[in-house]
Order: sequence, then C-alpha cells, then structure tokens
Amino acid sequence: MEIMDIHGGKTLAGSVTVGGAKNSTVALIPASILSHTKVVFDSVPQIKDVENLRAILGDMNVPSTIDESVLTIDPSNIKQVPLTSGKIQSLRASYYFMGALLSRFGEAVVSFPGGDDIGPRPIDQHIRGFQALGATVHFENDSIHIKAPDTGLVGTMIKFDFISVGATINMILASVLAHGQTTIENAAREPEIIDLATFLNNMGARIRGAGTSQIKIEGVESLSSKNSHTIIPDRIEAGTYIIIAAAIGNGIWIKNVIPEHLDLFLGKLEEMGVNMQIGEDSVYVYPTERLVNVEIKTSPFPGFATDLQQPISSLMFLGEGQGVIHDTIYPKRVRHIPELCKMGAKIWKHENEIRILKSDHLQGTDVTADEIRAGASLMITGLIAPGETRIHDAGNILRGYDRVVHKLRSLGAEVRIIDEQ
Ligand SMILES: CC(=O)N[C@H]1[C@@H](OP(=O)(O)OP(=O)(O)OC[C@H]2O[C@@H](n3ccc(=O)[nH]c3=O)[C@H](O)[C@@H]2O)O[C@H](CO)[C@@H](O)[C@@H]1O
Ligand SMILES: C=C(OP(=O)(O)O)C(=O)O
Repeated sequence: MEIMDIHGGKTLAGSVTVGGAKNSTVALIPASILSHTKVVFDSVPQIKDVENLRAILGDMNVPSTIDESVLTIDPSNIKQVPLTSGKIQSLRASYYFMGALLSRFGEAVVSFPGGDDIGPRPIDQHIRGFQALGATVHFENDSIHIKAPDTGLVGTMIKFDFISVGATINMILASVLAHGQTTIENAAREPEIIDLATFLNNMGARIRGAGTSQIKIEGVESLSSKNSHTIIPDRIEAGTYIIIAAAIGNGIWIKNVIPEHLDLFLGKLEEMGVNMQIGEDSVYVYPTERLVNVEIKTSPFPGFATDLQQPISSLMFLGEGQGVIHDTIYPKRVRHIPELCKMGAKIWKHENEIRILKSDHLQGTDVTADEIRAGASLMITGLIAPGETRIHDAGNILRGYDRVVHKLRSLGAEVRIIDEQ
C-alpha cells in the first residue's frame, strides 16, 4: 500500500504535459486482441490500470512490452482462457474483455469487474446488448459466461435505456466482427469512444457515427493493425492540472489538451473567475485573484464530467459563496467528503447535492483515498493546505494519473510516494 506524502501551501509554476487518456487506453488494450498482427499504441499513460491489463493479456499468452509511452502488444498467438483471476477485479475496464473475447472466440468467461467504489455500477445494459446480438449469458461462480451461437453473432438494433460509456464500448467490440449491421441507439458520445472507433476502423472495421448518439457497425471478416495508434489526451488529467493551476499556480501551462473535450468544464472555471488563455492544444492558467463558487450538474458527454466533480470541489474551498454540485451519474460518489472534512474543509452532503463553502483553515493531515477522483481531490487539497498531508491508499490515484509525482514535482510541489509499513 502506498502513501502520498505532500507538504502543501506552496505556489507552483511551470508547464506540465498531459498523458494519453486512461479511459481510452483501458478500452484500446482489450480491443487489441481483435488484431491478427502486432499492435502499437503511443502516448500510453504510465498507470497501474495499464500494468494490470498487461498482466491479463499475459494470462492469454499475449506478450506486451512498454518503452516510455509506447506499448507494443502481440496477440498473434492468443489462447482462449477464462479470465477469472484477481487482476480482473483490480479495475473496471476489465469488462471490455467480455466484448473483445466474444468477438474473437465466440465465447467469454470473465469475472465481475472491479473499479472505483462510487456507488452501484450494474452491467445490465452490457448483458442485454450481448443477448440482442444472439449470445447466451449465464452466471456461475462469480463469473459471467457469454456464448455466441455456433453460426456467430448477428447484427441488430440495440437501444440502451440510458447512456452508458462501458456498454457502448462493449457493444462496439462485440459487433465489429458480427454478421450484418448493428445499430446502437442512445450511445454514449465520449471522445474515448471516437478514439476506440478510430483504432478499430484503421484495422479494417466499419464503424460510423462514433461521437454521436447513433453508431452503426457493419461487421467485417477480420481485423489487422498496420499503423501505430496515438491515444488522445486525458481530459480528466488535464482538468485536474487546470484546477491545481487555478488554485495555487503562479502561471502554469498545461500542454497536450483538446479544449473541445473540456468545454463545459472550462466554462465553469471562467464563471468561477479563473483567468486562462485557451490555445489550440494547451491551456495557460494565470494566477487567480478572486474566485466565486458556482453550481454544477454532471451529465454524460458533452456535459460536465462526473470524474471532475470531486477535483473541482477542492477549488471551491478558495471561492466566495456556496458551491453546489449535483452528480446525476453517480449520486453516491461522496467518499471524499469525510476525508476532506478531516482537513478542515467545509463540504457536506445535502439530499442529492454536495455543498461547499470557502474553507480558510485547511490543514494537512492523514486521510484515505477510497477511489481515484476522491484521491485527486485529496491531493489537490493537500497541495493547497499548509502542513503535511499523508494520503493512504494512494494506489487509487496512481492507477489513473500518469507519472503524477514526477509531474507535480516538476511544477515545484513537495510530494513523494512512500510504502506503508
Ligand atoms: C473506464 C471508464 O471509461 N470509466 C468511465 C465510465 O465508466 P462506466 O462505463 O462504468 O460508466 P457508465 O457510463 O456505464 O455508467 C453511467 C451510469 O449508468 C449506470 N449503468 C451503466 C451500465 C449498466 O449496464 N447499467 C447501469 O445502470 C451506472 O451505474 C452509472 O450510473 O464512464 C463513467 C461515467 O462517465 C466515468 O465515471 C468512468 O470514469
Ligand atoms: C470512475 C473512474 O474510473 P473506472 O471506471 O475505471 O473505475 C474514473 O476514472 O474516475
């Protein structure tokens, strides 16, 4: 178990480069097993989720190597095995192996996925989608067994009851080699879905409409990777550094950003009084003089991302007036609140909302990161607060933030990871 140790209260300055998107990478790696040739990704973030996905690939006799941010995967001798090891539970996105294995072998046996404890995370839409394509699904010994008919999956119309990133991705993976056309209605529109479709189309897939709420997939015979794929920048990591810059920056330049992916988020920061220069692929954040708190409601892309609601709450400890956050996607994503209160933060849950007030007496102390973005909000608050903050279970931060200690240190932060005894 790791502890992130921060000596906060310092002003930061300089520049930081955002890595490849975690939520793209964790879909692209399972998708790579659909290729009959070697796959190369660049701009791969150095995060624990990638290490765990590589270990799962290893179990399937799929070797991979990583050199800085270039990941090479060779699925040419893949073996069909049940994925029931503890590694599956180490992250949410292991459920993408369901769709990918179903496509590749007509069968998948995968344990229930893990991931952040941010309230209930059912996978009923994924299951319904696999069944609509003709697969049978049953549950046995904590695993999901999915099997295509001997004649293969058949494209169909899949209309989701509500928007789900994971179910949209799993349906793309499952239908890309099916017979005929699949239409996904009410699809999620996240940029990571476009990234996945771009990768698959470059391998010979026929996916149209990714990034809109109707995606059409015409099944093809086989897929082979020919070129390396550059992963899009992580919009949540970018947002996290923009918040840090707004809170304690004396001029910070955040590079490798697609501002269009952060439209609503940047709009909210402007409303709060953050002074930024938004370039084509970077954001410069000027020192902030006065912040005012705002109301935020999270929603699927292009709305305000749920993954940024906890990080932005930390900025609201510096703002005038009451901040209000309504997370419509994960209303129970509140495990950061008691930990932040230990640091002197004025944040509480009121019915379905999180309320925040200016907190003039923040102070470093021992806290625990129960999940990734709760950890991000503790990290930001620890950088703001004077004194020493020790974030226990910091592995939850390291599972999704690329070389975070190195990046924060390069901005002048006093931060390190120590092993818990
Ligand atoms: C690896 C990855 O990309 N993770 C992201 C993905 O998670 P994930 O793909 O798990 O999130 P979904 O978009 O599927 O979930 C959206 C909502 O739908 C519900 N739901 C989802 C599927 C289902 O079958 N049944 C069901 O009830 C969920 O509980 C949640 O309330 O999108 C979330 C919402 O933007 C982000 O917070 C996560 O960072
Ligand atoms: C909830 C998140 O991740 P995951 O879906 O991988 O648990 C997140 O990145 O904020």
